[in-house]
Amino acid sequence: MTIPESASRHGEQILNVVNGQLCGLQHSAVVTRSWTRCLRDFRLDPAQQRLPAILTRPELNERLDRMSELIAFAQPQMSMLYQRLADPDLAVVLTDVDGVIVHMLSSVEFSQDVELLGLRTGAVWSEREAGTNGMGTCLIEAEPVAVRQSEHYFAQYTSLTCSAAPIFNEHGVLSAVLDVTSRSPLLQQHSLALLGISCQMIENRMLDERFRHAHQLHFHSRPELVNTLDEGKLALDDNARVLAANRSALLQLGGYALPALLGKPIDELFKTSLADILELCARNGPHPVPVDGAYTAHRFFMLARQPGLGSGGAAPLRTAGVLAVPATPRHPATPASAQVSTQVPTQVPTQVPIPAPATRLAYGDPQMEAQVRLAQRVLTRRIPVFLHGETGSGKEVFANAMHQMSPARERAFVAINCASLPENLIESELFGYRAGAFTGAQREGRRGKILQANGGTLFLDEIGDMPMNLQSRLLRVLEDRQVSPLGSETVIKVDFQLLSASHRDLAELVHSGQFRADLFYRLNGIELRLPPLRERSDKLPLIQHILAEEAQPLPPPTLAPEAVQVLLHYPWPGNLRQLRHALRIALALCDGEHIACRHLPADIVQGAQQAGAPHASALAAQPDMQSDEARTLAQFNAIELSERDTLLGLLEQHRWNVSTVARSLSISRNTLYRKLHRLHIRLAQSAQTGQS
Ligand SMILES: Nc1ncnc2c1ncn2[C@@H]1O[C@H](COP(=O)(O)OP(=O)(O)OP(=O)(O)O)[C@@H](O)[C@H]1O
Repeated sequence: MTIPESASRHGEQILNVVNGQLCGLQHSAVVTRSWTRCLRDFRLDPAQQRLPAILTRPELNERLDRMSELIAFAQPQMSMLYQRLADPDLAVVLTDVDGVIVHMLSSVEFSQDVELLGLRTGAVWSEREAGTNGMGTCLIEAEPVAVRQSEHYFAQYTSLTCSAAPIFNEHGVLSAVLDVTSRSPLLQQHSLALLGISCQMIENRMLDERFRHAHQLHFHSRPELVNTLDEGKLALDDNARVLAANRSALLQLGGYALPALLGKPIDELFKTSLADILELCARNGPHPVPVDGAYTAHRFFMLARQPGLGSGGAAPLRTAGVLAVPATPRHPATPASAQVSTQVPTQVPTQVPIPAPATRLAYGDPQMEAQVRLAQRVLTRRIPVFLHGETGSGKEVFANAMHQMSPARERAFVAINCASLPENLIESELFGYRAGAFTGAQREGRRGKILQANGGTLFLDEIGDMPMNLQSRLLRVLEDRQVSPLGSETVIKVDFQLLSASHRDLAELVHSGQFRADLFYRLNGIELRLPPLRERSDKLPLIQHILAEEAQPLPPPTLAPEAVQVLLHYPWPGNLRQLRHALRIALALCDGEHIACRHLPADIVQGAQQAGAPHASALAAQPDMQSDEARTLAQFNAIELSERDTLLGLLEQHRWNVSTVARSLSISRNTLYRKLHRLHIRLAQSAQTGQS
């Protein structure tokens, strides 16, 4: 059957179901309703071949800006969902309220495959545009929806199965849809359940952040479920009236609709005042306190969170009793490279200039530049940032540059290595202690690191290695934004930009029960992924920059072309740290003017050779080339160097026979000679290696 034929058969079936000539029982009521809407309200012809409209870049950018805060909250959840579903043939998609795809995670192969169907960032998947489909239909139904293959309104989408769930803001307004689109018809139940959890987590995060300057009550009828995904959350104003509530709060309080709950005084919901709850909680420390419901027979267990401090946060503005959420600043969608697929195109606009403190972080590598721009934008909102990267990839250097870029640059940058804190000193290191708090304590007491970071930046390095018992303590500090030094009754409010880093995959650690999920969400407002050195396209300028730094106060020596080849080919498992050490050794061994292969550590030369660097070992023992030629080669860009490598490889393969190499490349000998000249390949090199 040809495609138009199958489209018309598919269309006919839909018409028959909508017009009542065919029983629609094998389809859900949601699907039949949607088909009816598409046909009668939107007047879409089901036999038509059509693709969704795609927004122009400026139109899309405008939406990305509007959605930036929600995207930043959704991105870690989308990555986690993608990892959990563990299927390369699916995409996790976020749309705005008009069905425009604003963020998408998938494998490169799948995204290329479905791009032909219009599943890509900027495409409009509303029902009006794309007929019955998970995202568009979920937007109208405002509840989780699954649309299996032939349930799609248009025939060209019938290879897909979509599961979609709505995300509501704290006022109960539908704000976005999270969707999983796959080729497998079997997936939807599983993905619908996971989608529901992800949406709930995103909503909870939004509520936490937007109302971190309000009182918050966390409660559940089972004490062990307080501080979990199932807890109810209420945000309250200073008059103890409800500003916002999460889904679980509505359910637990007896099925309230959100508008009915907003503005209600707390003592109409519980048989206790806010002041009493706060006092009880203060006395009970980290343990939830029992509070009776006013109408329901339930007893709840509750923790109260005091309003946070600080000017940079997402505090709601209250105007004449009406709650207004501050306008979100322009900051972009998170790059898809963050966790799952480095190939998904980043949505970070490239025109934003890199700020001065960050210029030494990126020298033209697009992945790194995207992370720097993203960091710059989220900093103004004080969103907690988690830096993920291999050891030595520059996480601490990056964190430091972020501090320099931040509004708190004049205040302290306090780094704590969570892996190396001795267990018995952890608490005093972090929280400090009062004079004479314990035997051996300094007489004048000590300010803990967290207090030192007050007003500035707290950088928790190697957070993935923090022991479990300390994770709970830290969580409490991050939630309450207050510390109490050991041996002291005083509680001190703290406010800081929170940065954390690890070479470990925190989401994985959460899965395996080694890291607290609630702490993970506190830390991971947004995740930035620092690429390993071997993946960076700006290796050469980085090498030159580090060499210049290390050679100070002298001018840097030149690099022999073969040394450049070694440095570019070696896979650098120790990343920038290892590169710096290698250059430091080379500087110590060379004559001060010129670095050749023999000046580099032998394991690096060997490693480069194994990784395919031409001539590395042969030339390690050779006399150096002229330094002016070396200088020229060191100025080649990565493409030229790679072209040079390829030509050298071919020349070797064909025993330096120019005619054969030209033939193998389908170019004339003259063109080849020109290339060799341009790339500084001397045919005399053949003699050095004994070839003719
Ligand atoms: N952008 C950069 N420019 C020059 N050198 C850098 C840069 N980033 C990192 N380095 C070098 O690499 C070393 C390691 O950097 P850093 O300590 O930031 O890495 P890390 O990822 O935090 O490592 P680890 O995971 O082992 O703690 C630094 O001491 C510095 O010498």
